[in-house]
Amino acid sequence: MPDQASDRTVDTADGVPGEVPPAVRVEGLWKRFGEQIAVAGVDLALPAGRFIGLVGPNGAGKTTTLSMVTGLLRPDQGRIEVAGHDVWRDPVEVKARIGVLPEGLRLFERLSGGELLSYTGRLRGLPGEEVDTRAAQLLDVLDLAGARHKLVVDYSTGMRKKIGLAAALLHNPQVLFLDEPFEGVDPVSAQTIRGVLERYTASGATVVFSSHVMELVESLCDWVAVMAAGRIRAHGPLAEVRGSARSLQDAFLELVGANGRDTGDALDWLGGGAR
Ligand SMILES: Nc1ncnc2c1ncn2[C@@H]1O[C@H](COP(=O)(O)OP(=O)(O)OP(=O)(O)O)[C@@H](O)[C@H]1O
Repeated sequence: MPDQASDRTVDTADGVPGEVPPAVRVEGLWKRFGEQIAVAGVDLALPAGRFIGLVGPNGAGKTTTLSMVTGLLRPDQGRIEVAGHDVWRDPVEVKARIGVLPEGLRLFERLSGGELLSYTGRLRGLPGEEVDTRAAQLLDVLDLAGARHKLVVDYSTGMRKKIGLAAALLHNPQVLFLDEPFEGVDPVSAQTIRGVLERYTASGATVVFSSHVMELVESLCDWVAVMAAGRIRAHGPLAEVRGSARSLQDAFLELVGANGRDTGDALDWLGGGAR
């Protein structure tokens, strides 16, 4: 059972020999789609036990990177380790230790929420009784208990995110990867998800999540990586990446070179007064 190690004390991304390895180590990662270079030589070490935000503008390469890191997309080049295991040479070891909530998650639509969790837990090799206990608790905490018999196809966008999150957490993974977990989620549910994730990282587990919402990243994460045009522009503890900027949003705009960008004279036809 890949339950979490009790003492993860590493405080730096690189760690100390003999101690817990970084949650994720990426070296020389590349991915092209035809002429399009989506990921252009990413090197990254994400420390264990942190709440980590991967941020970047549209098309920066976040989803492509997370897909390669979680073993869903084969890199053209590069090496990826999760919790000390090579993602592409040792996929079974890695998959037992990770939970993934991908973008555009496909779920088994004709199962109810409860059935989906039972099925996922058994696929993960958990004993039936344990699955039932954990599933009931997760459904309860995520405010889905009333919808446990409803088919997933009839779930709302936010409910789908929450059941996807429950399925990703059921086996108590060491590292949880979430692609835009708060998109389409109402503020109450967002607060609930946040509480679950904070509790999870407080116990030593690692969350890596991608988002465009800087306020959210700033309030949740203690470590961030900023990506633009397929490369990592900055990474490190939140305060370090923010530097002297007023907010992470300002630092981000500076880093991705978007500060001061406006529409100029373009769109001068737009608006009620210009007829
Ligand atoms: N399957 C694919 N085929 C062709 N191009 C792709 C494919 N997947 C991604 N790309 C391209 O790779 C680049 C990076 O895309 P990616 O989805 O990783 O960015 P992102 O940072 O997740 O963006 P967003 O924040 O908009 O979701 C984009 O230019 C995108 O068009």
